[in-house]
Amino acid sequence: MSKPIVAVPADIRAFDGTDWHSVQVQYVRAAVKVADVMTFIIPALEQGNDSDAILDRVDGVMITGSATNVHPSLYGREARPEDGPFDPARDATTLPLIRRAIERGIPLLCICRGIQELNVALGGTLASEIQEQPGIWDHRKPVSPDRDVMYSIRQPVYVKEGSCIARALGTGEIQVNSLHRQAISDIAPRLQVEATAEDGTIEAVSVIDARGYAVGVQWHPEYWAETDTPSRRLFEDFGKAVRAYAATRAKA
Ligand SMILES: N[C@@H](CCC(=O)NCCCC(=O)O)C(=O)O
Repeated sequence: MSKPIVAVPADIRAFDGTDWHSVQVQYVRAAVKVADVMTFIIPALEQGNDSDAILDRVDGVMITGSATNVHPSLYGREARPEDGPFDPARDATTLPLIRRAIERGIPLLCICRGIQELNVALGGTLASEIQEQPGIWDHRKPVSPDRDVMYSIRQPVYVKEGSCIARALGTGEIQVNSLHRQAISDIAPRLQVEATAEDGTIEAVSVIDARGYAVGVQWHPEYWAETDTPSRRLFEDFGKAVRAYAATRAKA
């Protein structure tokens, strides 16, 4: 069987005086080296992406993190300047793709911004600047020019017994990194909490009664996927789900 393919929607990033469809290398590296899949980067388009045309051709979907925020209008809120930066083309690409992948039972792994998109796509809301709420830890990325410091593993999260990710990670405490200022506020009806931080922040979810693997994590398992055991196990589990789906698709 040929190597399965995972769709990875891009961000719109501006540099060198123009806009680019871009995905950070760490996501592709983790998918290729640990999940053992190929990745197809999907352009971020406000119009023109056909979710089924994409999903007919892949065996999984990975929604990456990004420094931009889901536009508040997508979860019924007014957008304030401080809620940005925004990436409407990414939102327009990922939210329908997430919903359709879940409907079709195509394996789905959503990371950081991705878990926030998963929640919004299924009807939930987000809280911004969570570190300003009483009792909430500062989950923002450490200020450093060194990306290894930004993505340093420094926060305990607690994996719930019987959760989907417990199959790969076991239950109880694991140590993760943290680079976010938003988090799930009202959890979507079809999502269940899989892990939380000590301050109660939702750190992982899965889709209730999903036809396939459908998980979101607020941390960044991709960054240390080759060396950190929980990170590696999560990507290995995602790769296993993608290969199982690819096998059924090949039979069909
Ligand atoms: N913008 C959202 C999502 C956070 C996220 O995906 N962080 C990754 C940051 C990557 C980088 O800055 O290089 C939030 O802040 O909650």
